[in-house]
Amino acid sequence: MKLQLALDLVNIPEAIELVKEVEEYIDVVEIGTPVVINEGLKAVKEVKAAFPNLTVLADLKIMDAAGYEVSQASAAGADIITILGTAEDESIKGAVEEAKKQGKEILVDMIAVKDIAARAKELDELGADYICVHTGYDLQAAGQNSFEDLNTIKNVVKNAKTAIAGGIKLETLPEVIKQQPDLIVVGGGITSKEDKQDTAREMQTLIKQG
Ligand SMILES: O=C(CO)[C@H](O)[C@H](O)COP(=O)(O)O
Repeated sequence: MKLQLALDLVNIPEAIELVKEVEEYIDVVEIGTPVVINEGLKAVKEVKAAFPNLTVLADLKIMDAAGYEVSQASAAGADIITILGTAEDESIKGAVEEAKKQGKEILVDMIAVKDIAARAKELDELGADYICVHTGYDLQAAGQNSFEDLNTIKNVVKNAKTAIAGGIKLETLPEVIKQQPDLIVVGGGITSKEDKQDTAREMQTLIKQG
C-alpha cells in the first residue's frame, strides 16, 4: 500500500513547500485538477524537477483526446496520468497505449460511474494500471464516501492495482487499510492540518503496519 498526497488548493511554490514538509512520508505526489487548471502542466514539470525521486501523478481527469493529453503530461514529467472511467473505451485504449509507449501508468478515476462493478471489469480488461474509486468534493459534502465501492472493485479487478480517494482522514484510514488498496489518496486529510508532517508520518506508520 502506498500513500499519495493530493495537492488541490495551492500554487506551484506552495506545492513545493508543502511537499518538502512531508516528502519522506509519502510515495506519490498528485498535482490536482485545480492546480493544473490554474498553473498548467508547468506545475507537474516543476514539482518533478524539485522531487525527482517521488512519483508524480497528474490529475488531468482526461475525457477525450486521451493519447495526446497523456503524451503532453508525460513530456512534463508525470509518472501516472488520470482519465475518467466514464470516458469512451476508445479514449481509455488511447490513454493506455500512449502511457505504455512512454513508460508511464494510467489511473482511471471512477468518479460518477454508476455501475462500478461492470465498468471496473471492463477497464481492467482494457489495461488500466490503476482503478480508483473516488468520492469527489461535491458528494463528500453530502456525507458520502467510497469505502463500499473499494470492496466492489477489489472483488472484480484481476490485473489493475486498486486505489481510493475522497475525504480520507487519519481517523478513517484504518477502515481503508483493512481493505488493502494498492494506493490511498489523501488531500485535505493532510493539507488542512496544522501539523502536516505529523499527520503524514502517522498515516505512513498505519499503512506500513498494514
Ligand atoms: O481529485 C480530487 C477532487 O476531485 C482530490 O484530489 C481527491 O478527492 C483527494 O482529495 P481529498 O482527500 O481532499 O478528498
